[in-house]
Amino acid sequence: MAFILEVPANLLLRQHSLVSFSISRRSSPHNYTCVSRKQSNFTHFSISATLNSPSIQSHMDHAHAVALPIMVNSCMGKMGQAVVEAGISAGLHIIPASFGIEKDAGKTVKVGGKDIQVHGPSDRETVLASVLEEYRNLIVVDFTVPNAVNDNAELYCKAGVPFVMGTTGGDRDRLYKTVEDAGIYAVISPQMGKQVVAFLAAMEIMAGQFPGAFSGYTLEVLESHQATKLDISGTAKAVISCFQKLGVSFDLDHIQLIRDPKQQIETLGVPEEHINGHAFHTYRLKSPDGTVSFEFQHNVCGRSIYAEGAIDAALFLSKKVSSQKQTRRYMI
Ligand SMILES: NC(=O)C1=CN([C@@H]2O[C@H](COP(=O)(O)OP(=O)(O)OC[C@H]3O[C@@H](n4cnc5c(N)ncnc54)[C@H](O)[C@@H]3O)[C@@H](O)[C@H]2O)C=CC1
Ligand SMILES: O=C(O)C1=N[C@H](C(=O)O)C[C@H](O)C1
Repeated sequence: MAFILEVPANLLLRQHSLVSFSISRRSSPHNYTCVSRKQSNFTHFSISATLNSPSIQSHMDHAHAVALPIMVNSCMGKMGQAVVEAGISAGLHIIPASFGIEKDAGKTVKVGGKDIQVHGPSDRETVLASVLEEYRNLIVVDFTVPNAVNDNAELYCKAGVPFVMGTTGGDRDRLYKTVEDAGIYAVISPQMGKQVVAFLAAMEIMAGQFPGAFSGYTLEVLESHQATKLDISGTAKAVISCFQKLGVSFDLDHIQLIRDPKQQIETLGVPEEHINGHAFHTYRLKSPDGTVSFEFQHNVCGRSIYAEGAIDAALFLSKKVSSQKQTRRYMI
């Protein structure tokens, strides 16, 4: 059976008794709770933001984190490096091996003071097998590129290793089916920043409770990212799907993609130091007669919000795997 933690997704607040995991920024009051919902023929877990004060759970999380081995693919990328650094800060054991492109194969890179060897696509299977041989409780965190999503997920499933898939794009339906068929624990989300996930969860609640509430409204969507981003924002697509459930008609081709640094600085106010790593999203709704308007915005500079979320997702997965051994099941 598949255990896919798909965020954003509907909330089933009644099931709050299920496992929760704390975020690593200890000063924050937010915790995330795993809930389940039945969709098509398999279950997705969704994340909801709850307000909990730091508790004994935090200490348990920390203790649990100490020896957890994490393989980060790809440690050559911006997200991969941020995840390695967040993992080291959280006390996790970062495996000194990572997937990369063929051109980088054989290189050793230093990330967060740790030497990590890069392995090209042709070595992926043997490398993963030998890492797994050594670290039975391995969790993989994947932030690569959209066209690697499906092949990588298939490999993780074949090897039987739980994974966090932060990489956007690829064939998402194929991805879910791969995980479902393999019965692997996985967290799959285009958005690992938990505060943004909470916003998405709120959007899903609104869409679920008030379908059609914005019928006839027009929607304008603008997203700005670093020029190297290869695809349309997966987060924007998820938010748009909520607006569609709320009755708004919108074609993804109409998303305004901003990738020009000059425009980002001058028009959007992206700080210059974050030109190479930011995610600004604006959604504007207008009523048919133009008398009512709404605007939603989430602007992120840097990578730490996603990296910390990805590490918490890895800890969460690890707990799921452990609880399965105690026949603790969340599947219907
Ligand atoms: N879920 C989330 O919260 C977030 C998701 N992302 C997504 O993560 C992905 C990576 O983003 P960045 O790190 O900013 O991109 P990046 O371009 O900095 O890094 C991607 C890395 O993947 C490597 N790569 C390319 N093909 C590969 C392959 N076949 N196997 C292994 N490695 C390969 C590249 O050499 C590069 O180092 C994107 O899809 C992005 O949209 C980014 C930020 C947050
Ligand atoms: O590539 C990025 O940078 C980001 N990608 C994710 C997406 O496509 O939604 C999340 C965030 O927008 C940053």
